[in-house]
Order: sequence, then C-alpha cells, then structure tokens
Amino acid sequence: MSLNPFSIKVPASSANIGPGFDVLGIGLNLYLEIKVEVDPTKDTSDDPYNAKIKYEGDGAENVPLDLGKNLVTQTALYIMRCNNINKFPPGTHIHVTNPIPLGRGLGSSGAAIVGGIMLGNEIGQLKLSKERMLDYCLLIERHPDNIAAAMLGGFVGSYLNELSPQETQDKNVPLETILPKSTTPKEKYETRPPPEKIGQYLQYNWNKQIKCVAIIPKFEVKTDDSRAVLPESYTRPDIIFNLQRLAILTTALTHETPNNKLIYEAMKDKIHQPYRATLIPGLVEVLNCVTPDSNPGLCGICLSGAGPTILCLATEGFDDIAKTVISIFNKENVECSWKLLDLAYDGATGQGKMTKLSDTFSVSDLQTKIVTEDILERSSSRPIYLSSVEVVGGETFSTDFFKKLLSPLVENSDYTLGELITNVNSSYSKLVKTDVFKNIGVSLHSDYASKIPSDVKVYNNEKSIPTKVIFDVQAINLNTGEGFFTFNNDDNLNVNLNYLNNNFNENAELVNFGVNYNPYKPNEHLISNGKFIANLNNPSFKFIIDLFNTNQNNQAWQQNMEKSTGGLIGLQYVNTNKSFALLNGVSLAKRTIYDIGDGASDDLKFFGGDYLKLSFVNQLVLSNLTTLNKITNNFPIFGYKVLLSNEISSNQEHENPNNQSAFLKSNIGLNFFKSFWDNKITTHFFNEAGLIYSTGSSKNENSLSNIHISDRFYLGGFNSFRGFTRNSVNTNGGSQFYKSGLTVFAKLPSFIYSPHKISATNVASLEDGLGYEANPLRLYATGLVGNVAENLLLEKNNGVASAGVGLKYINHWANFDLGYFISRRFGNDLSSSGIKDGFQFEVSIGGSNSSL
Ligand SMILES: Nc1ncnc2c1ncn2[C@@H]1O[C@H](COP(=O)(O)OP(=O)(O)OP(=O)(O)O)[C@@H](O)[C@H]1O
Ligand SMILES: N[C@@H](CCO)C(=O)O
Repeated sequence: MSLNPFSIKVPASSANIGPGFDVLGIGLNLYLEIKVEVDPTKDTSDDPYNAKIKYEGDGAENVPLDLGKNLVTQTALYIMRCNNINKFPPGTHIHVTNPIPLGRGLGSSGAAIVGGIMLGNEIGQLKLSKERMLDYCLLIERHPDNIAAAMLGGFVGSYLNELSPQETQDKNVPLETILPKSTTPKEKYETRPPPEKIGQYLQYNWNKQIKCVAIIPKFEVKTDDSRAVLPESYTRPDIIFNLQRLAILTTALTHETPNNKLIYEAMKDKIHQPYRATLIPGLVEVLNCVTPDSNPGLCGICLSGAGPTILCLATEGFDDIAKTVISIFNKENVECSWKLLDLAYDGATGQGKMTKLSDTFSVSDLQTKIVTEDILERSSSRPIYLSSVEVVGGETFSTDFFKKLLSPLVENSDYTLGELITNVNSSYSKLVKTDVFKNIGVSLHSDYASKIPSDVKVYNNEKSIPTKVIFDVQAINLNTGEGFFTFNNDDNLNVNLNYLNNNFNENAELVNFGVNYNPYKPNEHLISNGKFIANLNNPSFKFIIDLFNTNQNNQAWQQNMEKSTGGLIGLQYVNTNKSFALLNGVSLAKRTIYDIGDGASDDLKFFGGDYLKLSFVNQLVLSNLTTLNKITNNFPIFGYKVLLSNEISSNQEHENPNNQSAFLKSNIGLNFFKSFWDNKITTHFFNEAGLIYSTGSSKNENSLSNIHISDRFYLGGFNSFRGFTRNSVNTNGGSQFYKSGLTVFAKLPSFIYSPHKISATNVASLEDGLGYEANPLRLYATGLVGNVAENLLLEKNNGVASAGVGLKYINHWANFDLGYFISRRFGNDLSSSGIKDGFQFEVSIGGSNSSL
C-alpha cells in the first residue's frame, strides 16, 4: 500500500484564557500544514531516517531541517520508535508550511508536536485515537492546554489524571530520551509507549459571535523562560481568585448574549500574568487599560499562553481593540502585528491516506465529521430526530444480530446530538468487539426526506434535524480452513487440520472443528476438538463450549493406551483491544487408561480404568505483542504475553466411587520480546512454572500418586524442552515444574542472505503479509533450564539444562527449524537418561486462507 500523498493540518492555540493556567485552551484557525509524499523514485537514502524535510513560514531561517533535530520529525520518530519503526519509508518527503509565529504564545510547539504525532501515527499505520495520541504528546509538552486544543479543536478544558507511582515515573522520563539530543546515547532513546489515559479533556460550547483578536509583539518569549519566572507556591487568596473566575468563565463564554463585563472580570488572573509582566514590557498597562468601557465590543483580555501575544475576545470593534493594544506596546518600543481569528472547531485533521475515521474515532472525531455536513451543527444539545439506521455491507449477518448490537440506538428516535453520538459510539464499540469486521465506518447524514412526527420534543425552541446513521461494515474472511503437516525428529509426522466458521447461524457465532493426527510412534494419537463461541448481548462477553476427544497410544514409552472425552462450558471476557481475556468455566472429562503393560509404572497402574474429572477452570491472558506480520501474527518481535491458568479439580474412579481426590493446579507462562537495531536482533525471554496442590486420596498416601497421570506436569521434547526426548525430564511427571530461558534471534548478515530492499511496489506485499519481512530467516542461540518434580524445593539440586544454536525460517505457509543442542542433567541425578542432544529439526508445511 502506498502512503502518498497525505496531509495533516493542526491549528494554532491560545492557552490559559486568563485564569485557566495549564487548564484551558482554544484552537485558532491558523494552521500548521504538513504534506507528505512517499515517492521511492526520489532517493532519500542519504538521510539516516530516509526522509527529507522542507520548511516554509515563520522561523524558516532558524528551524532545523535535520530530522533528528526538527520538532515535527523528532516527535514523529518518537511515536514510531515506540511502535518499533525506526525510519520513514524510503522516498519520504515532508513539506511543512507554518504560519504560526514561533515562541509568541500561539501554541507553535503544541501544533508541531500534535502534527508530529499524527505524522508518526500515519506513517506507522498505528490507527491510534486522538485521546491515545494525546498521551504521546503529553510526554513532550507536559501541560495539556495547547496540545488538547490543537488536537481536539474548539474550547477545551483538561486535567491530568492521578497515575500510579510506576505510571508517574514512566510519564516523567527525561525529555532528552524522548526527543534525543546529539549527546543522548542510543540505548537511552525512549522506546516504551507512554502510560494510557494521562489526561482527561472536555470540549465546551462557545458563542460563535465571540472572535479572537491576537496582537503579536515582535519578540519571542520561550515558554521555558516564561515558566521559569513563576513562583513554586501561591497564597490562598490568589488561588481562590483564579478558581472563582474559572468557574464562571467556561459558561460565560457560551451564553447566547455575551455579558462583556462578566467575561472581562472572569478573565483576570493572579497565577501567571503578574509574574510574566517582567518579561513583557507594557503588559500591565495593556491588561489594565483595555476594557469593555474603553473599547466597546471587547469581552475579555489576557496573555495568550506563555506570551508575549495578547488575546482579546470580542464581538465587534476588532480594529480599534488591536490599535489600542498596539499603541501601548509602541510606547515601550515594541512593534506588533495582529490577526483576527476564529476558533478552529475541528482540531487537527488529516486528508488523503490518513487513517480513516472509521478505523478509530472518538466522539469528538465523529462530531468533526458531522459538522462537515453544514446542516448538522456542532452543539451537543442540538435536537436530532433519528429517522433510520442503515448497515451497509452486513448482508451475511441476520437482522437479529444487528438489532442486538445497535440497541439501544435503534430503540429511540428523539435525541440531542450529544445523546445520539453516545449511543452511536456504544453500537460502534459493540460492532468492534464481535471480532468479525475488518473495517467499520460510521457517518451521520441529514435526512430531510423523512417526516418528523408531531410528538417529537423541541429543545430551546430549535426544531429537530432529521438524521440517519449509516454503519459501513466490511466482514473478515468468515470461513477459514487450514492444514499443516509437521515433521520433526521427535514426533515424526503430525497432521493438523482446522476449519472455522465465524458466522454460524448468521449471528457471528464461531464454530471450529479440528483434528491433530499422528499415526507414528512414540506419539500415535488422534485428537479431535470442536468449539462454539457465541457473542452475548454485550459482545465483550462470550459464551464458550469447547469439546474434545482423544485416543493415544503410549505403549512405546508408558506401556498403555489412553482415551478421553470431555468438554468445557465457560464465559469469556475480552477487552476491546484484545490485550486482556479472562475465561471462567466448568469442565467435565472421562478418561480411560487401558491395555496397561506389565512393565508400566505402579503409578500408572493405579490410574488404570475409567476416571471422571470435574474442574472449575480459570484462564487469564494478558498480551501486547507486535509481530513481524500483522496478518498471520507470526514471530513476535516486541511486547509481552502472560498466561495464567488455574483449575480446581476432582478425579473420581468410575468402578470405585470412593476412590477420589481433589487438587488445585496453577500454571503461569511469561513471555517478553524485545527487538533492537531495526529488528536485526530479537530477544525472547520465557518463563513457565506450575504447581499442583493435592488434598490427598482415600486410597493412597503418596501425594503425587493422588494426581492423575494425565494431570501432571511433564517436560521434554521439541515443544517443551529441547535436548530431551518426549516427557523425559521426569518420566512419571510431577506436581511442580519450572522452565526458564532466553533466545536471541539475529537476522543473517547481509553477505550470506540479503533479501531485496523494500521499494514502493513491495511495501504492498509487506503489508499483506507476503513481503520479505514476512519470510524471515533468523539465526538463534538459546539456553534454558528447568525441572519437574514432586517437590522442587526438596529436590533443588536436580534439574536439566540445554543450550543450542540454530536457524529458523518463519513464514505463513512453511516453517523450519534446525538446531544443535547440548543437554545435561545437573544436581544429584547426573544420568544421561532422556537426553537427546545433537541435531534437532522440525519442518512444517501447510496453508491457510485466514489472511484473505
Ligand atoms: N513548526 C515547527 N517546526 C519546528 N520547530 C518548531 C515548530 N513550531 C515550533 N517549534 C519549536 O518550538 C519553539 C517554540 O515553542 P514555545 O513553547 O517556546 O512557544 P510557543 O509554542 O509558540 O508558545 P506557547 O507554548 O506559549 O503557546 C520554537 O522556538 C521551535 O524551536
Ligand atoms: N499553560 C502554558 C501554555 C504555554 O505553553 C503556560 O502558560 O506556560
């Protein structure tokens, strides 16, 4: 997919508005514009970040054009780095046009930062919401007033949330790690995304008769310098003075007929303006002498942001107001220019290939979209008559399915714009959570063709606007099948077949059947499973039925056969971004061990026959992974995955119901991935541990013997502990285990293997999962230690360790892994039983249509 061309527009802003120091801001219709073109024929490879920047407008002589020093690109590189992207695509040309005067109190830095974050968001196709992008902005400009107004537009109030001590620490990392200086060591560059929800923002209404006169003195005051003159603490009367005015001001500016004197008084301040007067000659006289009496039409006057610009809010007499202020500054030998500005109601916007509104939108985004249709006004109390809700592209799903998701939106037709947007938002998020749509767009349209019934409410004497809501949806591939043949030197041949229907009943219910078949010793088995998942009323909650049937021939290593049949019924909660899933359920299984050979262990003989197992199961998955290939999700390169499973079980022998035991089993898996140097090196740290606590059995004193042979933990073999044969670390299994290790993957040096360079034409194949990054070849070195025992603390000297080096090929239709391993037992048991070091390999070939 080509990214070019796209553009971003970010408004100037005025912060504080008198008493709202670091709290209030307004977006102003003077726009920083960033145009981006990605044209690989225009070579940019001599730039370390692959891009060229051109700048025109205010400060053109001084603004650096070095990507690592320019505020816009430094900011873009920060958000890209946090999302594992270190460079712009080859051939990136960035053209910045900036009419916002620098360092004058009109939010030039806020606009540059918001623009940079939106640029990085688009280049990385991160699809972040405006609220999430503001978290990134807040790590750079640490007061929210300018950036919130620039991002969201209009008249905005904000506060910073109280964060946990860890989040506070993460938020306050030194600025030079976020926007590195030339002296910042590379390893100090910040790569962690910021904490979530640092700030809270609210857009107020604004009386549109009130315009902004900005009088701009011809000298700069750096925000840092202007903050340095402020005191550390204030007296109670000064704080109360500001709070009282703040409470009045936000509403006074919305009144239908502005009360000039009230606004003038409410815009006074004792927190910052008096102290900044030392940096701005004439400020005290300007603030005291320009009043609604001296200048009719003036509503209020204050210092804009950190100064030196003066912001006058006025309904008329703009020229006179500007002249009066300028004449006072002239007496101090300060020249000025001035501008008449309106509010920028839309905030920061993107055009061209910018992330589609439909992919990520917030209420404010949607409002922005609505106002583009001029008949639909912005005011959230505007009455709306909802004439219809249409879903385009959802034909394969039933009407009942949509009714459920679009409730309560469709149950009412009499709304205010604010209420309508809240309900549209709720339906949108339900549609997202069903997990069956690739894209969901939503738009509101005036529908004057429809008749408004006479009983529809009228608010503030305003007539309702007939409006229809259109959801534009595109389903994922609803029927997928996959088949893989895997061969390794442990398990021989293994066949995996899977079929999944994601729209059972035309209700976005999922039905999945699969078999795993291995006809070869020592692991002959046929495992079949079927799964059904239904979305409940709120699709964050899923109802799950998961059934299985297995037949295993363990004669070769345990001298027995085993079959089991059972299933689980459960309820799962999945959060919207799928980084958190919690499953609780009840499972019932019948297990039979038969054809037990004479040589089988006593432990195994004890569990001969039929056993019934009843469990309460609980599983928690926390994950946030970035993968090389977004579609097939193969090879995580960054992030973490934590898996915790618990079960409380009882095993009861069928023949002898008195023979039963209960146990509690927990195991946790932790995985961390981190890549360095443009993904040349990826480290994977993994840790697993488990524990079974048994209550004892009526028949056997030995605690391990109370735990059914199939419930125990085992280690060994290709997938669990390389360098050992299957389940060989402790052939009887154990009630405790741990495994811990680190693998370092490295790209092959380019003189051995050098995949073709990404160009504009194959950026597309990279995106669709077929590009060269999707077919990575990696060298790896790994080391792991672990053990399984009845009681690890008592047997702490025992354990196993292995280390290996190898080559891995990772693709969505073929994988191979060839490694050389050296394995040892340590502690009391130095035997070589179960050790299988030397060369090991696994090849897997297959196909799936899941990425279509
Ligand atoms: N478009 C831009 N490109 C590159 N750098 C910029 C851009 N806009 C602002 N800057 C940087 O930000 C600095 C100005 O930031 P500063 O916070 O001091 O003032 P301001 O944002 O204009 O005013 P205020 O924060 O009071 O509204 C400039 O000197 C420049 O270094
Ligand atoms: N609230 C900030 C705005 C300028 O960035 C200040 O007055 O310092």
